[in-house]
Amino acid sequence: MREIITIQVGQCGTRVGQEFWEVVSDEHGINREGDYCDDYLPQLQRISVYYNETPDAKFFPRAIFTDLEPGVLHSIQGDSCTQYFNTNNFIAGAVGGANNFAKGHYVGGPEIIEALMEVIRTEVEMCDSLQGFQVVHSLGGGTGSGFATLMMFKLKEDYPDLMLNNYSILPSEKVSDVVVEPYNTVLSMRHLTEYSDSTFCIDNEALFNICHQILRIKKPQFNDLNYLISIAMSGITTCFRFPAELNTDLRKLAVNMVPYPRLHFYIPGFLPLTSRYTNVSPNMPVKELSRGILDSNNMFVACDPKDGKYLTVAAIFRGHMSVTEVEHEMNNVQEENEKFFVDWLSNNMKIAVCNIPSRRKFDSATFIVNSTSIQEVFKKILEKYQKMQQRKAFLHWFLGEGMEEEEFSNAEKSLTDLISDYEQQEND
Ligand SMILES: Nc1nc2c(ncn2[C@@H]2O[C@H](COP(=O)(O)OP(=O)(O)OP(=O)(O)O)[C@@H](O)[C@H]2O)c(=O)[nH]1
Ligand SMILES: Nc1nc2c(ncn2[C@@H]2O[C@H](COP(=O)(O)OP(=O)(O)O)[C@@H](O)[C@H]2O)c(=O)[nH]1
Ligand SMILES: CCOc1ccc(-c2cn(C)nc2-c2cc(OC)c(OC)c(OC)c2)cc1
Ligand SMILES: [Mg+2]
Repeated sequence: MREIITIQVGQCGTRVGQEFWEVVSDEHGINREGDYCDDYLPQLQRISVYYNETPDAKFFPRAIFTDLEPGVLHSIQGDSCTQYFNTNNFIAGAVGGANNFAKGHYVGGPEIIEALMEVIRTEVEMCDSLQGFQVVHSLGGGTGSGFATLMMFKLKEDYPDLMLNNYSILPSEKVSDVVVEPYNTVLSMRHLTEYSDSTFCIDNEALFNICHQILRIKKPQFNDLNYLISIAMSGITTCFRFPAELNTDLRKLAVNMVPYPRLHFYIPGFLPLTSRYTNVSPNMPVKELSRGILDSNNMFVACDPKDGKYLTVAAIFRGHMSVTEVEHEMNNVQEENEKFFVDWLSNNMKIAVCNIPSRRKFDSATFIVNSTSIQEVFKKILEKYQKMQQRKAFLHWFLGEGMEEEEFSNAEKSLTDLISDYEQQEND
């Protein structure tokens, strides 16, 4: 019931997706063979949201993996730690995305899109009451940008009434030396603006800074960043995965978080921030957790909401804390930060508490912020895009794969308009 299909696209999407499934499988007591190995009913009450159950009571992630090159997919299929993936749900191309949106959208993608849509349809037809899809991908890669957006177009065409959420990893020069990533990102943003209902923006810049400055990791690697993403995704999906009064779903979250259709780009975050190597349990009191919700140091996008206006905020507290205390502390936080919230929405922070332990076992808070300050990261990427495009630098790699220059100017205008829409919310 109320199933969600998770689709991981490209290298980044595949690796992040693998970490996500390790965390949620642990929280639901599912081992690497798909057996339930615990004895706590709430772990299974909503297991069908993310898992398919077999007649012999095994649980397999409702996950589809696709990439324009086979390498990363093969590494997942060969990983003994995650044997619970359905081997029919891996769709690989041969030519690769070559860090090129056009390759993903117009060349390699079209070669495998029908096979992918067939695998998706098989999963759809196994569902009883499908909510929709969550897509995990980078915006900087050729596959994660170009092929993921081609797939999103097809999903909207084939399943127009279903929800489409994205966990979109934004590029950073601190963790990637691919110069054309601003092109891939801006070209993708036009499709995300049009087709996504909720986009969880995950900025590699912010993740790198958290790892380096707060977690004191000298040379953060992708798996350090991916660990943080997996913890945040676990928190964000808590209310979907465990029984609660909220009885939430993808649509209800969007209905309450998205005031205007295009303004659906969230800033996620959580605290206490830890790395996979942290072996102490930080017993952070509710008061500190509450204040950390609006602290930009805990946010997965390199921007500061105090530079803009909060539109909506949702926060899930996990652990054995008092709901009354959480509500009291969060009321104080909202009062102290009133001037940073838009004044036309009275109740613009929603709090939930889940006492089912997270994988990290200690008290934590995960939050989703819809803030006009997200435009800061869009402006930074757009500036890099414009500097190259004005000189037509590297364009030949895209035009040579069937793209028109007009698509570049349309994408630039779309992002410029989105930035203006956010700015308007600050001035109203
Ligand atoms: N008194 C009371 N109020 C409830 C109960 N369940 C939900 N509500 C209130 O009803 C409103 C939400 O409506 P729901 O009944 O949950 O939603 P619904 O009518 O099932 O429609 P959906 O949005 O599709 O779920 C909120 O104001 C809740 O506080 C209940 O058991 N008793
Ligand atoms: N956080 C994170 N970012 C990644 C990972 N792998 C690649 N990236 C980023 O994703 C972008 C390249 O996309 P990638 O997924 O490698 O290319 P694709 O396979 O063609 O989609 C760059 O911005 C990389 O920094 C990963 O495992 N984790
Ligand atoms: C100003 C924001 O107000 C909100 C936000 C979300 C919700 C909501 C309604 N439903 C049925 N479910 C949610 C909801 C709330 C959450 O945290 C408070 C969630 O955790 C992050 C969540 O995750 C899916 C959903 C109501 C008012
Ligand atoms: Mg790749």
